[in-house]
Amino acid sequence: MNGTHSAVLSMEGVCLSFGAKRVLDGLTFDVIRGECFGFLGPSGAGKTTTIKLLTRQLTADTGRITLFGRPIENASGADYNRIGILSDTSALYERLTIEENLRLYAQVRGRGGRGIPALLERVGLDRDRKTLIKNCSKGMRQRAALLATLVHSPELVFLDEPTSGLDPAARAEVHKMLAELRRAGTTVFLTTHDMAEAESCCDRLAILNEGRIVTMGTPQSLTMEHARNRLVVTTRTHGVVELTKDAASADTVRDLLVVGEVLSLHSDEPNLEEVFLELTGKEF
Ligand SMILES: Nc1ncnc2c1ncn2[C@@H]1O[C@H](COP(=O)(O)OP(=O)(O)OP(=O)(O)O)[C@@H](O)[C@H]1O
Repeated sequence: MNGTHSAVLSMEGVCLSFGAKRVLDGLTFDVIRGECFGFLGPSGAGKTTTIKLLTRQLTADTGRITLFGRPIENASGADYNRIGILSDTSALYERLTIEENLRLYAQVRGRGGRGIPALLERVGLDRDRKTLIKNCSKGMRQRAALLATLVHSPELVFLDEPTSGLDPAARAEVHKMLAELRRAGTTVFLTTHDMAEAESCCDRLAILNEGRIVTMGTPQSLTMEHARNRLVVTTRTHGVVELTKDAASADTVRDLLVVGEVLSLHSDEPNLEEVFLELTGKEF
């Protein structure tokens, strides 16, 4: 995708090195308004570095970065108020309550705290609003940190591994929040190591490996692209029969169907984890 009209942000040929080590090598992609864009890659691939460039915590060596249609060098304070960033270093004040933290974040963003009770209610934290952060579970903290990211109603949010280290219930809560953001039309740039999360939460994905995007597309298109040339037929009396997807197999399948042998018939697509492993050669 290369249109710029609906692109909230884009990178074109972006490179960055730390000393002699090239960490990002010609990154090119657009993030479209209202989509949840998943940025995947093994540890050290350059995901956090990319977020740092997109939020101007770092500057690229070469290439162009556009934010809200303007070169990132020209981004104003007002543009930054249209953004929310959740990273593993997102700070909540331990000795303040959840609600006090949110009020503080709203203040820093030049907002009043009128929307805070509704935000707390939406993510089921209203009853815990007076709990000190130091007494919160990891899941509550993460939801509170996510709310602190959203307290000024940003149009674009960067979520760097928002579910890392959470148990399944807490992860599900964060996924609910992500679904709400999507419904509300907020653009989300999400990094994750969780392939199921990427598949269910993201409209499009890019897989990064050693500073290069190795593939990009919808979750479905990525798995289809890497589909194997195989049909798997489970039969009543001959067990599982594997066939190639070609004309010669058509007769076999027809014969099996005619005699009522076919219990199931499916195309053997890889899942996203297998695609990831195939492209990066690494575990996530
Ligand atoms: N300030 C820095 N100075 C030198 N090297 C750095 C710096 N920041 C990151 N790196 C290196 O850049 C590479 C990419 O790091 P980055 O944190 O972007 O990876 P990541 O994909 O986010 O990994 P993870 O999934 O583990 O968070 C790594 O090799 C890392 O060691």
